[in-house]
Amino acid sequence: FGLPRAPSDVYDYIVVGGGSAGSIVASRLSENRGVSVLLIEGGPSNEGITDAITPYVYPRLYQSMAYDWNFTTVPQPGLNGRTTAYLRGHILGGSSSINGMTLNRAPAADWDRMASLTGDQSFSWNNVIPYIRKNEAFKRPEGSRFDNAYDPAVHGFKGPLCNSLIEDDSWITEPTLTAAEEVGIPYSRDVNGGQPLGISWQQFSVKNGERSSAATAFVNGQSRARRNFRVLLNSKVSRILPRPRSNTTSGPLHFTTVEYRDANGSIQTVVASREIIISAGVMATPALLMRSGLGPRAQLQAANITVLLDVPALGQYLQDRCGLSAVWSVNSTDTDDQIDRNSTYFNELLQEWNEHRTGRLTQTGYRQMIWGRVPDDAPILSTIDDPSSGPTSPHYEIFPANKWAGTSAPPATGNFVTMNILISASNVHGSVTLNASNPMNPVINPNYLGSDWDMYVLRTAVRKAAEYMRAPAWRRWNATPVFDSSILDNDAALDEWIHTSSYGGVHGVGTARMGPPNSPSGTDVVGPDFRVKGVRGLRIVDTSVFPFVMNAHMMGPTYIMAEKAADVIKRGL
Ligand SMILES: Cc1cc2nc3c(=O)[nH]c(=O)nc-3n(C[C@H](O)[C@H](O)[C@H](O)COP(=O)(O)OP(=O)(O)OC[C@H]3O[C@@H](n4cnc5c(N)ncnc54)[C@H](O)[C@@H]3O)c2cc1C
Repeated sequence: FGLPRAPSDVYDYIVVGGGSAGSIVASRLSENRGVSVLLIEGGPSNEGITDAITPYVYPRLYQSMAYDWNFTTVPQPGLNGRTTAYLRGHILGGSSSINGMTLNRAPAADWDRMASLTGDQSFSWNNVIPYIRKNEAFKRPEGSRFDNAYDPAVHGFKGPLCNSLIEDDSWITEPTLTAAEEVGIPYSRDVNGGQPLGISWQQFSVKNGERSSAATAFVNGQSRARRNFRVLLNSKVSRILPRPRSNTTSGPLHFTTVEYRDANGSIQTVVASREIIISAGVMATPALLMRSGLGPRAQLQAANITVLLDVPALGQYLQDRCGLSAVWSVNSTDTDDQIDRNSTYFNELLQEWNEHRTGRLTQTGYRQMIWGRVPDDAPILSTIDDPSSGPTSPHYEIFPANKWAGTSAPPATGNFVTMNILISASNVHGSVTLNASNPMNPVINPNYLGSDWDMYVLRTAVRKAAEYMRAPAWRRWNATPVFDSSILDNDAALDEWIHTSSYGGVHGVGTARMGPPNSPSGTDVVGPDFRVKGVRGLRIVDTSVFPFVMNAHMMGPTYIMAEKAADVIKRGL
């Protein structure tokens, strides 16, 4: 990766996976010039990849073979038996290099719940705020018209990762905000202030018209500057190996060696003298550990893998968010549909972006977001435990797009607004298991829409979105549903539409979940120090450690977690 020096076989720390979490952990550890750090990434560099730099075109990266791991779920009963792609970045920066750039931190209540579930108050909202500030360079929008669109008091301004609003005068902002007021959705001044319920401006990891990712902020450039930090690209880790033991050795296994297939296809090994940190993401992390002999005993034995440690919780407790896109036609002629269908116009915008990093390609089509809850008196809440973190924590999310963002191909004419409607507090768990015939490609079962609660929330959210789109502010734009709106009055018909049109989420967590230090054996995988329980020399830092899916797009919470983990490791905790 641009380094002239020869690779060494021994590093103090080896970080597996240069994604959202791994890039931060490796970079932060290498701030100590007295230690050597190797970051091993399975995908290619992010540098020079236009689709990973230009915000508007990010969906082109999805399932691009080169930049996605091309995972697929097993058939999902909740999606009427359909399978769905499970997108994960295969590129330096990981999913932060291909994702939609929405930057959320999750509500304060979710972090406080994290502290309570792990028995460690250092995960509480008040205690993670220093990591947020350390991570973030919030860009104040120009002009007083944005003064109420964010709260400067809750932001950091000197960190590596840029966070910004879309500073344009799009027609859609006025009806989006006014309609909320008209139907009683409260205004939340800053989605990242700890209380996101209501409507607020979205914040994005975009810097001067370009994507700001874990790679651009923490690795590009820095690995060249620091002689103690090396990055290996296009290198897929196949296994981690413990130090060999004699018959008289006792105590836990000590993992020291990382085995990977290099860019030329040869198997190589490197040794970590201090620790190996696994940051391969919610799917690849459990798969890697299972290939290495850690995981549920029966699963490993069925795949003829020698069991080094029975870890029943590994790969279990996968939790994600899912939902659907509902589209309305509008009579504005200034939607982004014209960018998608008029190549001459697109090329003009691309030229502007190439020359000045300005214009419509610096945004993603989204501007505001709504976080809501089912009504407090909803009958279902008397029959199940509310899976959210309490009354200030949402159940669903709705975010409007200034274009056709449905799952089917856009029509050749017309202008559209899409409501993306997602469950945010689910009570369903799925799993990731080993695929004996293709161990690099795990069996993914998110169990989408697997409970009455999930269906209730999505029904409620779809109806809320429809009520919102009937508000006077949208009527002025002649907003008209392009789906059969009579289904809104009929639970069975609405459920059928939900089952046939919902898609999987991209916010999976929980496959190596964190628990308290002294939890009952087998209930979790890592402790609050990120160490894999029952072995030495091994930590996990990525979305797989979250015990529940937060009310957020998960990149932001992952950044916070990675900053905290780096601090914990540096302090030798
Ligand atoms: C299409 C898409 C859109 C999304 N949109 C948003 C959004 O707008 N906002 C938001 O907050 N969140 C979004 N998310 C979710 C968010 O990006 C992820 O939750 C988060 O980035 C995951 O971070 P991670 O570090 O756990 O994993 P990743 O960032 O996926 O990193 C894992 C890294 O490990 C590497 N790796 C895996 N296996 C191996 C191996 N065997 N050897 C070496 N390297 C390996 C991968 O290539 C990757 O670089 C989106 C995700 C996707 C995929």
